[in-house]
Amino acid sequence: MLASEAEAKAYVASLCEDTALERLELLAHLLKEENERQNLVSRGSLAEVWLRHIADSAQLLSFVPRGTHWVDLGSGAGFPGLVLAIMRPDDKFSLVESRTKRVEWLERATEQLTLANCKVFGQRLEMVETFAAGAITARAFAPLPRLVELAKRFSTKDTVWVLPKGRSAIEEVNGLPRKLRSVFHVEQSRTSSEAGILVGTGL
Ligand SMILES: C[S@@+](CC[C@H](N)C(=O)[O-])C[C@H]1O[C@@H](n2cnc3c(N)ncnc32)[C@H](O)[C@@H]1O
Repeated sequence: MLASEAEAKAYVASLCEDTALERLELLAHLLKEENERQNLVSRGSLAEVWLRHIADSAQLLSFVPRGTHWVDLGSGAGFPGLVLAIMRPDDKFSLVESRTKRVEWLERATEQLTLANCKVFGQRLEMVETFAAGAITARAFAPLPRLVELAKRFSTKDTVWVLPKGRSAIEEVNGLPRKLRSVFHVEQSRTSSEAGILVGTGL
């Protein structure tokens, strides 16, 4: 379990190139600035930005092969989407966010971070034209049944779902209709002993 900012940063560094690490440092800086203007993440979490946000996002990479087109639902502050896009420059990322100020933040951040592999969809997910996603991710977006209902049209039989879910991971799976329950299993989060990541393929 990652227990400090230093450990979290070392873990992230072990997963990416130096140029990506520099970009992640820039992201942390931009996030702190933007958080003065709008409430993107809780103020308290900024003191642990590597653990609570960057490593928490980066750990999802291990479940998804390279060369994937990801969709991040309700990207908000940019987690996990911006972190993953920085660390996987050859993957493609569709970030979906409906709130105007957050959309503006995501657009500015992708420009300042020179992320050519990111497209921001500034609209409700319900309005986004269907495409086949290779991976579907979302952090703090919606309870699992609603998330599945909204996102299943982007899934093929090969789509990997990677959903950081906090403490509620097991209960949320148990709340799904029986035939969907077996799709997901729970992986232990590296950033909190109490948190789980739901991982599943196809729906
Ligand atoms: C609690 S925030 C989480 C943001 C980010 N994923 C994170 O973990 O920091 C949820 C985000 O989902 C967005 N959202 C909620 N419902 C949405 C929808 N139907 N379509 C697009 N975005 C939505 C909200 O505007 C908000 O920014």
